[in-house]
Amino acid sequence: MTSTPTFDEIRDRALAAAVPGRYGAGAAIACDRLVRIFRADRIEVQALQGLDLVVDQGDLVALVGASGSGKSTLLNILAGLDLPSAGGATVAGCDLLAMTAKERLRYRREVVGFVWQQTARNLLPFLTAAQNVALPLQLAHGRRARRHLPRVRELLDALGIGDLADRVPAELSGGQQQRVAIAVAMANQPAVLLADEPTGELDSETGAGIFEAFRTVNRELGATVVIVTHDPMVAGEVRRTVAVRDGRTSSEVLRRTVVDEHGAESVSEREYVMLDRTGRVQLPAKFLQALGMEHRVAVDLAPDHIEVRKDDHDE
Ligand SMILES: Nc1ncnc2c1ncn2[C@@H]1O[C@H](COP(=O)(O)OP(=O)(O)OP(=O)(O)O)[C@@H](O)[C@H]1O
Repeated sequence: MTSTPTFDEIRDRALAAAVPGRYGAGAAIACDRLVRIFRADRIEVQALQGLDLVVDQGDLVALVGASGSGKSTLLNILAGLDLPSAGGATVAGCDLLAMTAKERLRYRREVVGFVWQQTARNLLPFLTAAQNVALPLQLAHGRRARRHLPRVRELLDALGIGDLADRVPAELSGGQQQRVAIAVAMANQPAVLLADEPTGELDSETGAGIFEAFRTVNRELGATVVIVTHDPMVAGEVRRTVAVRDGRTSSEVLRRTVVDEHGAESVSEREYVMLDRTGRVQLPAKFLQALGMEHRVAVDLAPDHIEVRKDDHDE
């Protein structure tokens, strides 16, 4: 005989049924219809126009898109440096819209790390590499920072610059400075590392080394990494590349390594378009142009796919 459920059990079941897996629950980053409007000289710019993005923990993602598409605006919001005009954003369980000023400061110091494009912006010029990496530890732990200082050496070693610990930035190359910047950003073991064009000022060979450093941080230190980049080489090497277009995520390329029957490895690539929660998709412009589709298309449901055809109403 089944026992009659108590009031509390009924309430718990109803609550569980009402929230069928909150959007992005458990993800490292969840952006829910993010909007950011800038107003300058009575002109409004909608930098983000309802952007959705979910990044899983431990992912390494490249964000690409034309100039002005909203990539830096998104990164600044995720870094806790800016607030959206509407929508929601959660990073490592922190609701970016609900934080007090004090929580926001702690968030920027401990939950996210940030690497800027301009190497000079990442480091204090009068401190050595080791002192630069120690600084965020001192800001976060105050007088108790001493016990965390071994991490400085560990990080510099992990990033292959242990022997440069006592040099000031002016004595380091651009690539070496960016490695120190990554160590600074990782000092407080952030859950998420954000980087805005981190290889933009470097030649391609040095850029490749920096990208490898991000992979190390992702693989060995367990950080979720999001890199905004124009660098096609970087975008080509990550598992997931998300394209931002007109303030929204528009398409993604997912890559995976496949091994054939002879044991030979190759990378397979597949392009996806985003499907929002109202069922809207943004088809790739090159597909629409190739078939001369505009304004309206015919859609039909097939057993296992949806067909999208040129408007045939007048034929
Ligand atoms: N503080 C601001 N005030 C007014 N408009 C802004 C501000 N910041 C960004 N914008 C505008 O918002 C839009 C998106 O800018 P954003 O810098 O996010 O683009 P982006 O994709 O990072 O471009 P880029 O690749 O050139 O860095 C642009 O039209 C930009 O001019």
